[in-house]
Amino acid sequence: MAAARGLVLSRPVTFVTGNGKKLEEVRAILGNSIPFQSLKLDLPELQGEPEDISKEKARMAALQVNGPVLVEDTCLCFNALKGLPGLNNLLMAYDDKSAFALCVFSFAAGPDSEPITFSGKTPGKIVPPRGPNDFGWDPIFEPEGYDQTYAEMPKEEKNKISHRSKSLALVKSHFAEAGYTFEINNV
Ligand SMILES: O=c1nc[nH]c2c1ncn2[C@H]1C[C@H](O)[C@@H](COP(=O)(O)OP(=O)(O)OP(=O)(O)O)O1
Ligand SMILES: [Mg+2]
Repeated sequence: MAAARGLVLSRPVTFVTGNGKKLEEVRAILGNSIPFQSLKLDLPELQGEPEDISKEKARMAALQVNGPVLVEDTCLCFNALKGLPGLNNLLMAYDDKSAFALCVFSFAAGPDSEPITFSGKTPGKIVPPRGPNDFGWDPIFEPEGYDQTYAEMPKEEKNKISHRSKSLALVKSHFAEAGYTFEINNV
């Protein structure tokens, strides 16, 4: 057994998602900072508060993977609906088009560990769609302080200011502080 600097994980982290676009962004944002594998699983769409949904996804993923997992749940939340995630058409009836993009990552060290959540939020407003239509609601979300929608921005620009990058910055600090090490079974 190696002398552990921090908590020992059974193996490297698996990022579980059914969404290839999320995976692309997570790869670009994390770079080499946290080594991870990915697994494409369609986790059930749950109802409730984003933090609770994210934790529940982590529990289900950790059970399936039987090891350490990262998952995330993302929503576009409308201030006119008191922060509720909602349908764009519903917003037509309100003057207040302000919104925020919320990304909640959860990390579970294994199937028996309570997941920890990390939330990142980017404020903005809902606009008529502009830009490529290849990732969810990116064309209708214009972040505060920008005149482009997420969809119109170069990827690197979105990844600098996005809800996802803010949440991942917290994940990174957590990993740096926890100093996770990995069990090596084959030595
Ligand atoms: O940065 C984003 N920009 C635009 N749209 C986005 C973004 N991030 C998630 N989305 C969309 C995908 C899905 O329609 C919903 C989130 O649902 P959410 O359950 O978190 O994602 P998902 O089901 O696609 O993948 P997963 O397997 O990780 O649950 O918002
Ligand atoms: Mg989902």
